[in-house]
Amino acid sequence: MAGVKGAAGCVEELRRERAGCSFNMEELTNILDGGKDITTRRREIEDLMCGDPAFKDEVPTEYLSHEDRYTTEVRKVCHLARKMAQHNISSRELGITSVTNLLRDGNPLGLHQSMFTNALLGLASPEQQRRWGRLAQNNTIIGTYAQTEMGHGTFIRGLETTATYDPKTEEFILHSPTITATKWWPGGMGKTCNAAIVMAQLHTQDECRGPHPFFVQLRDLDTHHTLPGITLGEIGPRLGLNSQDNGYLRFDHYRIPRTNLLMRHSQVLQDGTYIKPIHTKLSYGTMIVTRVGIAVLCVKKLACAVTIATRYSAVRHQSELVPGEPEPQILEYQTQQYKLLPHIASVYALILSARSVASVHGKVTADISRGNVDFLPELHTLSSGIKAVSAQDSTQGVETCRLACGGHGYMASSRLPSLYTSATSCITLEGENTVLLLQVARYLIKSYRAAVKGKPVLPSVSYLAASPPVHHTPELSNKALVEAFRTSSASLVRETEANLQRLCDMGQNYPHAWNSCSVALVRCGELHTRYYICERFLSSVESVAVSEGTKGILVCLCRLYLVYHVTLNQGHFLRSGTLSAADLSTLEEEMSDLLARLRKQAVPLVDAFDIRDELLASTLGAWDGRVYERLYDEALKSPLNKTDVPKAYYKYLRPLIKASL
Ligand SMILES: CCCCCCCCCCCCCCCCCCCCCC(=O)SCCNC(=O)CCNC(=O)[C@H](O)C(C)(C)COP(=O)(O)OP(=O)(O)OC[C@H]1O[C@@H](n2cnc3c(N)ncnc32)[C@H](O)[C@@H]1OP(=O)(O)O
Ligand SMILES: Cc1cc2nc3c(=O)[nH]c(=O)nc-3n(C[C@H](O)[C@H](O)[C@H](O)COP(=O)(O)OP(=O)(O)OC[C@H]3O[C@@H](n4cnc5c(N)ncnc54)[C@H](O)[C@@H]3O)c2cc1C
Repeated sequence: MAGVKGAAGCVEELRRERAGCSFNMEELTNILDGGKDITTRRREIEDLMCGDPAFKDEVPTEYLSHEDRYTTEVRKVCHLARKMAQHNISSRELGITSVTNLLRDGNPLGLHQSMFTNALLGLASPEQQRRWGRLAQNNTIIGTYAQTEMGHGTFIRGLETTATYDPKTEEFILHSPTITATKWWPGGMGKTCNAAIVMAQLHTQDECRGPHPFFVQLRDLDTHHTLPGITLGEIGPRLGLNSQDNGYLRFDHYRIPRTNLLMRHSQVLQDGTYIKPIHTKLSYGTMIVTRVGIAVLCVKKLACAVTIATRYSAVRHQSELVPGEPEPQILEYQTQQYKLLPHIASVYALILSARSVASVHGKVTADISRGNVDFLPELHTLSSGIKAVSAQDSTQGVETCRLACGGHGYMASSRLPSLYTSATSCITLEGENTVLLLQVARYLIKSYRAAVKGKPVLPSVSYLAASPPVHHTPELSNKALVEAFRTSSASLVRETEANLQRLCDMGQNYPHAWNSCSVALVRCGELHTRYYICERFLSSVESVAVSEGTKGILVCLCRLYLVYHVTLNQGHFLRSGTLSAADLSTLEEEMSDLLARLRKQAVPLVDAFDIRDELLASTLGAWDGRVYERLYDEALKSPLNKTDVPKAYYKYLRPLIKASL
């Protein structure tokens, strides 16, 4: 663990950086993990897994064929699954660690361990959970979540796969009527899984009841052959995550028992009678919890990237800051600090906010089990917003970190390219970001309209109702900046709603007016979510009980986060009149001071993320800072370096060279 390693064994620059640490690193690590006990358990699991040679890669993933990449990751993940069973480690516990970083190129069991398991927990009846839960836990059944089709991912109501109930046999008939009805994308579905939760349009008693989840066995549990009536395969190379065998699936009048409809929220009786759920969107529940999980998952990618880039920036010397003086660490350049430090702050802001949403999720789930769905829209809004903003910020942050490492950041061995391809996938999957931000906006507009009419609105949007008169913020304290976010968000919602109404008054129908305002609506969704994150970050920092040094650094990080996002979004603040041009100049000056102060703590701050070298897997970011030796050693692994003269010379280059002689 970084904090107890001491200074020995690392390059001089890092030793010096660490010697200046002004806070208790362990306290910060505990905050990020969510508590001391969780840190202890995480380290136990990571020690157990990282010490195991079975997870070592003999050849870097990038040199392997598509099939060998897949086979390697399946070997590792099966070993991981066996070790988890042996040591009694649950999927949830695995989620608190970064152990899946040992899989370099995606996790073929990822969907099984997340969405499939969560769908059984959240959508299956207790009887169905007894039937499949244990089999899934033992990995006898390996499942995925098959919702997206070639023709429709975003628009779930547009799914074409049908599940038609046949009361004579008490079965559903699953069918893919068109090419666009082909299920397309589910992780692990191509070759790994033998089952899936399939979302299909439920037809019973001659009526379509909309998309519903079904448990479907896809392969023979003994031979692993695809069952008759089903066509399965892998969809081919992707930008990243190439070992995840994302698959395609088609049904040809494939029959499953009636009791395979997941029946926690809605049921079909033997005679075909349909029993409605208490809320029509309860069958979308698995996506909600996964969105929170993904928010955390992509921040972990950002934490890796910023650890790599910060350590590298302390080791790398380039150019002259003062003519004639030795080349400084690139971390001395203010522009470099601006590239890195706000992303260190982001890790805290996003993790703490995602945790807040996770606790709302816990409460709402308990409410739903008691028949109360009042808070579901709020949870949908929060989880959509946090997923979208976290994916966007993490992806931009990872890319900035890559650029901050110059040429070496472009090397696969830096790990930054693969961190980027996995982070950016989170912008698309589990609800495309724009679409999710529009869902947030939908809720904001609806709540604002209700508030104007004096109707009650839920807590996270009650500020829209209060809508304080626009005034210039007299001071620039943290509280004032959070309030400025709130006021600007309320003001943007008000302005956008007025535009929407104006277009409707001019004769446009509501959907077209909505579309005409949708660029602004996405901004509403984003600004509201940013306000939520700022508010959560500040209140977590204010209430946390830690030593003075740790509190000091957290306050400084929180301040940087607020100032950074206020200056980045300055148009909103100027437009709403919450901040003046003079305020923004003051904040920009303060930003310079904050960067200079935090620069001294940059390396200890990323050390506090406590990411082991095996899990960071980077030539540029290892704890000891031996960047150049590692880069050289990795280059030697290139298969082209096995011979001095490559085969291509004899086949192509030599004839070319000789011909021109
Ligand atoms: C530190 C704490 C940590 C704790 C964390 C905990 C850890 C545990 C987790 C572990 C995981 C780790 C991660 C592992 C990695 C996994 C990898 C995943 C791979 C990716 C898998 C996938 O990629 S899998 C496919 C996902 N594919 C979508 O994501 C489709 C998007 N598309 C839609 O989601 C709908 O299509 C869309 C747009 C809403 C419209 O839906 P629609 O057309 O039916 O609805 P409308 O727009 O007409 O809206 C009508 C009204 O429904 C309301 N409403 C809509 N949705 C609602 C909802 N969910 N709940 C309530 N209300 C909802 C709406 O707000 C309206 O309300 P109102 O009328 O009152 O205004
Ligand atoms: C790596 C990866 C893994 C995945 N894993 C799974 C899985 O395990 N299971 C599964 O079921 N699916 C999975 N998916 C699919 C994923 O959920 C969908 O790709 C995602 O929901 C987006 O849907 P789409 O591809 O149909 O995009 P589209 O909806 O076609 O988006 C294309 C563009 O249209 C825009 N757009 C669409 N609708 C609107 C609108 N209403 N308003 C404004 N703009 C709009 C979008 O913003 C985007 O710019 C995965 C995808 C990826 C990339």
